[in-house]
Amino acid sequence: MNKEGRVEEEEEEQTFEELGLDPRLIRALTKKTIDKPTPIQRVAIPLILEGKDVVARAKTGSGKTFAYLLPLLHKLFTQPSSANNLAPTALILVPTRELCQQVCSEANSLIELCRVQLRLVQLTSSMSVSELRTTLAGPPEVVISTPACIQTCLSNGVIQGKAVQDSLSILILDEADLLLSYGYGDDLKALTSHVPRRCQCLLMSATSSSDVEKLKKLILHNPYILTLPEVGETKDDIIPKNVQQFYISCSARDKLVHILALLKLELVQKKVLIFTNSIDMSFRLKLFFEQFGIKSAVLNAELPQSSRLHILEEFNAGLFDYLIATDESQSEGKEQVDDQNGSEPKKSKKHRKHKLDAEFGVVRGIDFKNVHTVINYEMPQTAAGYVHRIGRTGRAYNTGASVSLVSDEETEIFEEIKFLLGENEDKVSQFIAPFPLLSKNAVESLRYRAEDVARSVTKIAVRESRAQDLRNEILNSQKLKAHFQDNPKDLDLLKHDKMLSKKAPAPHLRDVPDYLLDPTTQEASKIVKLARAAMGNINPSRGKGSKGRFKRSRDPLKTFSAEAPKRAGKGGMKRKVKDTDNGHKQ
Ligand SMILES: Nc1ncnc2c1ncn2[C@@H]1O[C@H](COP(=O)(O)OP(=O)(O)OP(=O)(O)O)[C@@H](O)[C@H]1O
Repeated sequence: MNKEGRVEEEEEEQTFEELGLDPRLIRALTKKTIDKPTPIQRVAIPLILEGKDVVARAKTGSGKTFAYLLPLLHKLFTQPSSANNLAPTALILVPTRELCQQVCSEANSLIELCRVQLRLVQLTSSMSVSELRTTLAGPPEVVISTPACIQTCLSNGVIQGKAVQDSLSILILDEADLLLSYGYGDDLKALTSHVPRRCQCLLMSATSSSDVEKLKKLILHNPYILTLPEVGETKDDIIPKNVQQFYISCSARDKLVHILALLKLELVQKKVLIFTNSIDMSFRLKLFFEQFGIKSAVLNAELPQSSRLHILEEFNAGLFDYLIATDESQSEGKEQVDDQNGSEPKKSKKHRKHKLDAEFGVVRGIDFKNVHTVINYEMPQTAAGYVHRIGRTGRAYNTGASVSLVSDEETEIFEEIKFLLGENEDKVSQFIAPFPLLSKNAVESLRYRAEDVARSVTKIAVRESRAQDLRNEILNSQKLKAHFQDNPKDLDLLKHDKMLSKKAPAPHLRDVPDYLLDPTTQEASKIVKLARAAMGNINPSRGKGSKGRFKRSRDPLKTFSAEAPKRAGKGGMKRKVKDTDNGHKQ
């Protein structure tokens, strides 16, 4: 292979055995029902095993974490670290604490399944110097952390630069395109002066940006550059192909009734991840949903870290179906962190935030499990932000859908997104279509109730609930921390989707009476339920061809139109939709 090559996505039936991985790892993967490598894993694993420096650029959800974790663990299993080491053998740097936790639990679960003695720890900025010292005693073979926290360790003498020079064999920068924009540039520069030349360096990223180039120059020596076709050199294939994208045009005011219709009439598959651009909007949505008996949880940078991790764990474990996440990278009119044009972000996130946790991030890298639908309640401010949001579904070999609610004020960014995704000369997007299952009648049937409830969700109610939630979570976070240290698997202790509103939902709002629903919507909802049942019958994570996929021909989003089933014709819904179509069936 050339030093710079595009990874082809043809289905090569290559196995993990053929990649030369330790049999214990392969058995562990089998137990996790992972049976064949993804394209980036196929190419990256052998190169990393050979000791090459690698830059891997592959779309979001393509399995980059295992692409570096598997060869790393293989090396540590087969070439144990020297007993004289005073610092870790491997260092994995990530931009957020959420990612730190995620990578740590992925790696530890593999190590557990392999029954190998290997210590892998995470260090976060919330730890005191003495906690950092205790965690690093030994030292552990692998440390996962943020660059800022490693810098704290170096500047406080918790890790000696000389020890790093003597011990470090592998340095991995995950979500590399984000590290600089999170304000870690100086921390990384300080670290690189201690990284020995013999150290193997890996750089994983979902996009190619000027930041990745800078890091490449800073850290890598003559690396192999692996690029998956989706990474954005051609506009046509930027988005994961297994995510079906839809939009609904409506006024900003009408977004509440539209999202209510989507959820209450069950026109989208659960689990659902809803993105907003502000914390207040998340609480407004939560309070609104509560009055209709829809339970949801909110996730944002204001919450204590242990609560955030717990919310993610609960959501991933399927304890609730609706999670409203505030995409902080979109607030304050901020430049999107992974600016594809190469311009510098105006202000690093780290210096911009005060009360919010600078190391929080849910849009990038977080592997929300089994999310079937991503809803953009508010549109992101950049097209790249859109790509990362919808990348929270359709991960690895799974399928997913996204529905974006687009108001007039968001037309400009929507046009940008469509342009990024690719449209033909007639401005017809081949990638994003009007949502076919929601009819105007269905929306109107809920309008009176929705508007009535929306009026009761006042600014004061939102502010009070937000403060109350924060107080609860701070109280809980101490309990959580202590409890989960002892019982990491005990997820059900504290529920995050509990009611915040003082007013219990009125019984008549909980259920939508049949007389309010037109037959077309009832039919649409029935089909979505059937599809879900079909997906449930197939074990979503077991065996070939059964990973939560259902045939296109049976996919209601492909074959059903709330407006005119006949017009959908034999081939089902047409993906090519005129730009003038407002995505809302009259
Ligand atoms: N070979 C595989 N077969 C099936 N599933 C896999 C495979 N490799 C990884 N996965 C699963 O795919 C999901 C996405 O993987 P991962 O989080 O590594 O993606 P990513 O490329 O790092 O995405 P992002 O850029 O968003 O961080 C995870 O749930 C992971 O367990």
